[in-house]
Amino acid sequence: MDDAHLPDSILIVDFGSQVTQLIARRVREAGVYSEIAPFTQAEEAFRRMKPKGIILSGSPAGVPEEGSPRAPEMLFEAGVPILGICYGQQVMSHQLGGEVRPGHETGEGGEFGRAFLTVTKDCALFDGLWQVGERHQVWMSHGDKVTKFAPGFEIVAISDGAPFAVIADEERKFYGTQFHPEVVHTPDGGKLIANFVRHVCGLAGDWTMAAYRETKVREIREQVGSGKVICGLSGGVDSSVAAILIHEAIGDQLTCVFVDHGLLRLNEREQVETMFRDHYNIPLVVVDAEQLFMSGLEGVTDPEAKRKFIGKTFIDVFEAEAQKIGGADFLAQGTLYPDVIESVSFTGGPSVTIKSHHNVGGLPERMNMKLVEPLRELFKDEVRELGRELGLPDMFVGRHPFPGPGLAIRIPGEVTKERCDILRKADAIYLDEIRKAGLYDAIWQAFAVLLPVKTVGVMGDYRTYDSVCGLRAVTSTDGMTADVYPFDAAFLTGCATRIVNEVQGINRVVYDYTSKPPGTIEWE
Ligand SMILES: Nc1ncnc2c1ncn2[C@@H]1O[C@H](COP(=O)(O)OP(=O)(O)OP(=O)(O)O)[C@@H](O)[C@H]1O
Ligand SMILES: O=c1[nH]c(=O)c2[nH+]cn([C@@H]3O[C@H](COP(=O)(O)O)[C@@H](O)[C@H]3O)c2[nH]1
Ligand SMILES: NC(=O)CC[C@H](N)C(=O)O
Ligand SMILES: [Mg+2]
Repeated sequence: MDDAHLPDSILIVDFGSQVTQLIARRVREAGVYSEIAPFTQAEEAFRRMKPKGIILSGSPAGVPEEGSPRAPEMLFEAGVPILGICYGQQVMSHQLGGEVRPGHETGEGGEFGRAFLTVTKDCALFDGLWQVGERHQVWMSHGDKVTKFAPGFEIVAISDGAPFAVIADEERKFYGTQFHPEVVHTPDGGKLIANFVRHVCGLAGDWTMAAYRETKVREIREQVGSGKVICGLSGGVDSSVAAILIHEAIGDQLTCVFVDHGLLRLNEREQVETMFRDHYNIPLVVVDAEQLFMSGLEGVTDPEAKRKFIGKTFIDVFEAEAQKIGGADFLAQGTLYPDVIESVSFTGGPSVTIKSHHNVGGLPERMNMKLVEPLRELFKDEVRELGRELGLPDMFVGRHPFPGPGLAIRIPGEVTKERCDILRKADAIYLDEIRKAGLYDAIWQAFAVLLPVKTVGVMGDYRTYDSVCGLRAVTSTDGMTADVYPFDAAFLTGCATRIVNEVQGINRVVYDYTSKPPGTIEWE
């Protein structure tokens, strides 16, 4: 982005916390634009953005560990307010002359989860929110702690496990919290962050999704230039929003490609085609790649192996389509932040890969096209808001998510066409029942899985020996955590009866009562 367009902003320095993006999200909710830069690129980002404030994230690393990350020194001398969160507080204290010690040395251990702090002094962060003497719930996740604060700081709140729960240097406008204000389990956390970016940093709070749209359109134009872009379009919310946004930016330099890999839901291909062609005037290529995907999945049972094969084959198909339109320089995808955080490990850090989302961790190592991913920092509900901002019809915006690898990760064990056909029927009945009951919009995602388990049943005096079908439905806001949807028993019984009666190959139905965590939403 060139300087003339830069909005007033906050720079978030990432030390590899799993929840860094939540900081960005809370800042956006306060109506302020922010960018996240890994600590290794923070200085460069600072010079480019000229931010009005800095937030230092948490980290899986520990300040006392050798080689653990540090903030660029220049940030502390730049004359802008700083908020250090957890590791951010610790590293700031350490770099400015305080002391941080590992929990095992202080003999006090850490604090994980819910904690309570007591406000001991007024502080700009607490303006209009917390008074001296009050106790407030916060969320902690630390083993190490600050044992001596740096010159200029004072303690403004304490907790049992962290005598330096909040520290402040009002003169320099440097603040540190041992707890995480960015997570929802700190009920006032969003307001504390809003206080920092608006009162302390003095930003107006007039940043909106409309502004986000403008920024992204400009960024896409700058990235793509006069190049051609292929966009993987699934008909899902993310890729539809990405396609509309990119089309707004570069018009007919964009071609959308919908891949039918044989792992789609019942009638999905026809529905997506009609839905898209009826509403948009963007070139859409539909590729029939069922044979390619299904033959490659033969004999593959390991979930990660399925995901990697599918990720790579998607790219093969996109590259082949790019050839047909005379070459494309860019591949656009509707990748969201949760896809990214679950798929990749923080470079050099110990954050772990949960599963390789086909569009991130499942991508082949070498790709000919460069990626355009305008939604990479957003959460699902924010993408929906952006979709509404772009005028996307409700039938796109409100669709349940459907994973790129499709039914392949809902059929544990080997995936065959026959098993896909069975699952497609069961899934369609389940969703039909959900729609008829008026529950579709109350549920975040619902689907059926086909288990590699056969059980005995009796139907019309015959013995049956068929597969088990699992039903899943969850509520969530961003897919990062999820609760089980509490259907009543009559509803589930109705679904089970219909599925067993109408789908040959299934003679038993079970409901999945696992939240995320400890489960994930998909079964593989
Ligand atoms: N069948 C498909 N054809 C082409 N591209 C696809 C297909 N399935 C997935 N993709 C690509 O992979 C990306 C990630 O898929 P994902 O399912 O997370 O997003 P989505 O399908 O756009 O939205 P939703 O999460 O609501 O289903 C998509 O944004 C799209 O670019
Ligand atoms: O496009 C996608 N490619 C994938 O490889 C993938 N894996 C999971 N999902 C979707 O992500 C959300 C969280 O799913 P999990 O709890 O199973 O990780 C849920 O909405 C899942 O459907 C995927 N989407
Ligand atoms: N969440 C964090 O930032 C933790 C910081 C550091 N690893 C600690 O245990 O204290
Ligand atoms: Mg999808």
